[in-house]
Amino acid sequence: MIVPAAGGAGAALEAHVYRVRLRNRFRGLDVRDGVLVRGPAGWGEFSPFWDYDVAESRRWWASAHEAAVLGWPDPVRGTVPVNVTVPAVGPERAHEIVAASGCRTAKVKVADPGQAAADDLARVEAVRDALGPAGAIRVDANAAWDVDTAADRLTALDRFDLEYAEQPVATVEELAALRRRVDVRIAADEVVRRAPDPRRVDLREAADVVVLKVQPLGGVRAALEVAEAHGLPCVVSSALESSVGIAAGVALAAALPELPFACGLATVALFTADVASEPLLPVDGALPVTRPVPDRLAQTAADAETERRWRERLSAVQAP
Ligand SMILES: O=C(O)CCC(=O)c1ccccc1C(=O)O
Ligand SMILES: [Mg+2]
Repeated sequence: MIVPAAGGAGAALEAHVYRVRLRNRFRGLDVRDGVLVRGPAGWGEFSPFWDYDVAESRRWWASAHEAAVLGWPDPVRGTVPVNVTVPAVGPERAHEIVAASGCRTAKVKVADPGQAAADDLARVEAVRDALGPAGAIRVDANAAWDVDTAADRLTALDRFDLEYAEQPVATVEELAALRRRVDVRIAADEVVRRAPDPRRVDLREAADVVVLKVQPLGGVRAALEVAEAHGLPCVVSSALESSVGIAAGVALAAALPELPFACGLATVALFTADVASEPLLPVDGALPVTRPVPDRLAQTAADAETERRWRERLSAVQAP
């Protein structure tokens, strides 16, 4: 398939739709799909989740367009330390995922639908056991708790020593109220990336760390502006992309002036297959600053109906 470069302007871009199964359910997903576009600067990924509407998906397209047409700012480091991502699985599986990863930092999903407090505790306990006392553990509740529940659950989970809690509650006001009540550092994710202007969210009382995701923020340059606007320590995290999309996250992490925490960019490990025969997977807890070539497009190609739906989405986001 061929798509116009930008609202009909410029050269056309070659586009391929991929679809891969996940090893464990993540964010309610069992499969991940998206479009890879090739332009003069290389490959870009456009893969807004299906619950994102056209307006919200435009920043995701800006990110793909930047990767394919403009390219990225120069890196200031050659490798990016990453965390292993642990879905809402049982403790045995959590232990296995962390032990196999080679990472010294783990991010554990908590508060997933159907998970009780005891399930989250058992999962985090297993992760602490797999990492040992020197490892770092962060949890991500994806805005699922109210302030009282978050205060209780985080205090209990902090028995296993938390590095921070990512988006434990939904709003800026709730984050600030919670932050006054617990010792655990607070990281802002959804409240930033789903804001109309992510630079203008007032995080001063609400967060200690900002999570940056390239596609939802509209590209590497846009994400660097978000980092600068907040002046807080940043963690780059994926939106569960193929190696092509992860490379954009790596470019952002490599370009940030400071990178005090491991990044959530090891998520190709959650896929059963990737678009590249040399996927962006961590070696000894870090990713190299490289752009994988998607040489497995045929093996990961989506079915005709999925391709049709992506073609529709692409033309919708490109319409003026
Ligand atoms: O940060 C990580 O370790 C992995 C990425 C991740 O958790 C994620 C991936 C897709 C959509 C949302 C999120 C999230 O951080 O909430
Ligand atoms: Mg998050």
